[in-house]
Amino acid sequence: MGVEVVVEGLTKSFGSQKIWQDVTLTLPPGEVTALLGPSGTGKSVFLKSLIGLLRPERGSIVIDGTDILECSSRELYEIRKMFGVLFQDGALFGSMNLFDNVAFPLREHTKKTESEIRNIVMNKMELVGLIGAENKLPGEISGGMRKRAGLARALVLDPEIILVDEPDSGLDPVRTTYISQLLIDINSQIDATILIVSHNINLARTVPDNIGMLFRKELVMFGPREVLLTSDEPVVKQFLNGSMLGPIGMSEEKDEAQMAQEQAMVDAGHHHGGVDDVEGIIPQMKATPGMPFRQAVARRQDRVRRIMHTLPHNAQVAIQESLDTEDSTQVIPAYDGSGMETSSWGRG
Ligand SMILES: Nc1ncnc2c1ncn2[C@@H]1O[C@H](COP(=O)(O)OP(=O)(O)OP(=O)(O)O)[C@@H](O)[C@H]1O
Repeated sequence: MGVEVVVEGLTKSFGSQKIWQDVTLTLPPGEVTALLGPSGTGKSVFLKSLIGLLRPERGSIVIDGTDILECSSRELYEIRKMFGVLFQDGALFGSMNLFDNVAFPLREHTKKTESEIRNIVMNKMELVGLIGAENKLPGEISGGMRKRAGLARALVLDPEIILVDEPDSGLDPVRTTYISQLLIDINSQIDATILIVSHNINLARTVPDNIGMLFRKELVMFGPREVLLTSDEPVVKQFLNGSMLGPIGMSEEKDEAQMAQEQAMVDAGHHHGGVDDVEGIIPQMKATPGMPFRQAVARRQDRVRRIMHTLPHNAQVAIQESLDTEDSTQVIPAYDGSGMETSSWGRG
């Protein structure tokens, strides 16, 4: 099972520019969490802080019992080996074919033989549906394939924590759904702790077990998905509906006058641009048929039962409904596999 990540009182600035302050959250082991927030709220900075690439000035990040802000560089090096990171563009080396890109961490960080490396690489390529594309260069494949190659590379060292920076960037909505499905399937296969940074509403509503949201330099909310998906907090509601109506503006937060003006325009019939009929809980994605049981589901059920009394009323109702309808076995939707760039997904 993936490891727990406990963040407490974390504050990060660049010079006089405060990015966020006093961020406290726990990524439950083996569960999938999404960190949302408008552009520029510091989601990528948070992700880079977790892996020790950036150093917050206050707070702690305890990973598997070690505070990475206090530990030695040797310990940090060891902790980093637990991570697999998928950067926005896959961060592949343009001059290497996909095989060599995926093999790179194994050649750098292990003493494995080339035949062991080949086995591992081909296994991960199969996992992400890239068998047959090993000899292609990153420039010769689609953005979706680059993401999947980046994911394969993130998986080769058997990570216990996977960080994913905007898996949807540059992808159409259908490919975004496929990469979302892949993340859920990977969670069911390796039970790693996964943190996804995104501002994609569909992904936020359907993929994670837990959701957090950054805004106004703070973590405005964090908890089981039902907490944010049923929230009446204006910024959370606005974000999850992609509406112009609310505190989030084009470049920075709005003042009262602008909010009142926009409300008046909407009252007069102007469309606010959001998907206003999407309210409440949409069922969470399940692992693809044939995948192992996603252990995070049962663990999360136990966990939310324990903390239920601390959650807002609407979230309690939504959780109770889902507990009533779900048993611990996964109900798997019909799946015809049509119309996708996945003839080679090869899930065996
Ligand atoms: N190394 C750095 N030095 C100085 N400022 C930085 C650095 N990295 C990020 N920033 C600043 O931190 C702020 C947050 O950036 P970040 O990329 O984390 O936002 P984000 O929420 O991930 O945005 P987006 O959704 O658009 O990717 C921005 O104002 C950015 O300019």
